[in-house]
Amino acid sequence: MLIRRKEAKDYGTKRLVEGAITPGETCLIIEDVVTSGSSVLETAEVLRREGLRVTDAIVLVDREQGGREKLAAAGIRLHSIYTLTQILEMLQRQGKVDTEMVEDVRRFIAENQVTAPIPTACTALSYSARAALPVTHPMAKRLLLLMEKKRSNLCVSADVTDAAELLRLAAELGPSICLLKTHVDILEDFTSDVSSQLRALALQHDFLIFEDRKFADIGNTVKHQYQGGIFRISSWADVVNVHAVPGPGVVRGLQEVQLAEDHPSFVFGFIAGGKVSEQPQFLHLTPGVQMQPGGDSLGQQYQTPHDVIINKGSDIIIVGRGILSSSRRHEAADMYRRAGWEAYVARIGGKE
Ligand SMILES: O=C(O)c1cc(=O)[nH]c(=O)n1[C@@H]1O[C@H](COP(=O)(O)O)[C@@H](O)[C@H]1O
Repeated sequence: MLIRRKEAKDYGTKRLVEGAITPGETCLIIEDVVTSGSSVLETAEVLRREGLRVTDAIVLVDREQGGREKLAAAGIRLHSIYTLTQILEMLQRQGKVDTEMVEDVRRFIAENQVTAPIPTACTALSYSARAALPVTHPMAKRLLLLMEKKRSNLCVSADVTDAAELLRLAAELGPSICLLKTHVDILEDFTSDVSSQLRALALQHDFLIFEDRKFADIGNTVKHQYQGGIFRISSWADVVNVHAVPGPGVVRGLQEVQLAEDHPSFVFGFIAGGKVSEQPQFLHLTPGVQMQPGGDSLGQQYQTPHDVIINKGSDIIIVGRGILSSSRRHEAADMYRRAGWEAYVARIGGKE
């Protein structure tokens, strides 16, 4: 159980919330009365800052003045034991209040409604605003800030089989990208020197390295795959991914989102065709991007940067062959960088 203080004490823990907090856990808010919902919202804000999920609040009395709608706009379901209408009806039945009083109270409620705020979709927030959220993972913060600095939401998928070619790509395209995505197991000549050189290039050009390993085994095996073997991925990759449970079921898909949102200390985003979480601290990265929609002969489907960033609400475009097959890779990368960035700027309302 947690208790929220109205003000932090100036001694002791100096915290606004007292009790044992495990980030990622879900916390139910219990209140006596809800009028405008502001008090529950303030509590939710404090709890969310501590990394807790807040989805529901329970109150003894809902005075029905708009608090329920205001909380719903902030992603909180309100459950009340009684509404003011129910209490009025009970009192009237028992003969404790007369019809005139009931009408007076009803009129007061109708005339004193708070209006629910128009919710700010997380797609309307800038990358830097999302980086500033206290619940945003440190790696996501770093990525969001460098995206803003480099004006790039482009991740290049470096699907090449030759180490020298991979390093050339990283050096050439480094200035245009926020992430370099690797499939290190397709390199025919990987050595630990390749990963050291890649790290040096990431530092020089300020991008993160994302090894697209799609871990999909039991924890013990995954641990070895991540740390050991020939690739020693954990020693050089900033970001890795795990496989979502395969299968078409929407419910299972939603469970996957739930699973990720329940582990905010490890998970900061999703590889997906579009946005799957409304929580602004999570990033969405979308592969299968080219300037023209379409596909390849092996089942790949392409969307445009505009589709991905504006229509699907994703944050980062992942482009492979759209850039790699160009004879002028640098120019192609910059074209995708500009397209992705312009779509983002339009999405947030044109203000950078
Ligand atoms: O995890 C991925 O990155 C991924 C997931 C997915 O559903 N589809 C997909 O294409 N990818 C990867 O994104 C890249 C797409 O490359 P291009 O089709 O050449 O742009 C490849 O490295 C794929 O492995």
